[in-house]
Amino acid sequence: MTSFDDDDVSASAAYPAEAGSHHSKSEKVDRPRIEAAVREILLAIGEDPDRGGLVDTPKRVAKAYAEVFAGLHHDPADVLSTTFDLDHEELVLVKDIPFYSTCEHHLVPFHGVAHVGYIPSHDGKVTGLSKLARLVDIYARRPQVQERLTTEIVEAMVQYLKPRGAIVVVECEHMCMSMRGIRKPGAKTVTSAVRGQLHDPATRAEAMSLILGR
Ligand SMILES: Nc1nc2c(ncn2[C@@H]2O[C@H](COP(=O)(O)OP(=O)(O)OP(=O)(O)O)[C@@H](O)[C@H]2O)c(=O)[nH]1
Ligand SMILES: [Zn+2]
Repeated sequence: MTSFDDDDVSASAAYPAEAGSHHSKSEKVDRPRIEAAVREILLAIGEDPDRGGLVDTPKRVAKAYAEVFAGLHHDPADVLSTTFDLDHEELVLVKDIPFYSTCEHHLVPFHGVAHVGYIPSHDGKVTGLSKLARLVDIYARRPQVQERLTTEIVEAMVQYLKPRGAIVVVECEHMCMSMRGIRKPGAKTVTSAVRGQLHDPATRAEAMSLILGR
């Protein structure tokens, strides 16, 4: 798996190599194949892929896709394996983590915020706060549906952090509902997943009041 470089502050903090202009050796995205497909799409919609404004578009789209779908080639174990000792038996919540993902039905963006919280494990290990945001990006940067994004984040926390409890709430606007189809810009979809002690009504209510108390 590609390691993360904290010094790179490109568009994606989690995927510096793929965000650059060069084709990383470790990149698993087949850019020439994307380029050929994008040229076909341009032809299919009745455009001229050789006109000035479009001639570099297949290359640009391939580069953008390598970045947008980089999460397919990153393993959550890599980010969540960095823990440190800290005795903390209460909720830790990182809220309003912004992200962009791609609807797997229409390949257009959906975007919003994720709120990710957990009650650390009994062994006194916690993860760095930024790792929770990196976790969101790993799953967001794939073809997704919002429900799966939500449960994948919570399941990774359960698997690698062994928390006493975990909660993930995701709020999104789907471009496939805004710019096309039903055309309802501003409609928000909210999904949540809870595990362990976060099922307890009082603990869950505390988490939800922290999440909603903006
Ligand atoms: N549950 C869920 N549905 C989603 C998500 N993203 C997009 N969709 C929905 O996926 C559905 C796909 O429906 P289809 O009837 O197969 O496709 P469509 O004809 O393009 O549907 P419309 O969007 O209604 O025009 C739509 O209702 C979308 O709103 C998501 O993250 N979760
Ligand atoms: Zn869609």
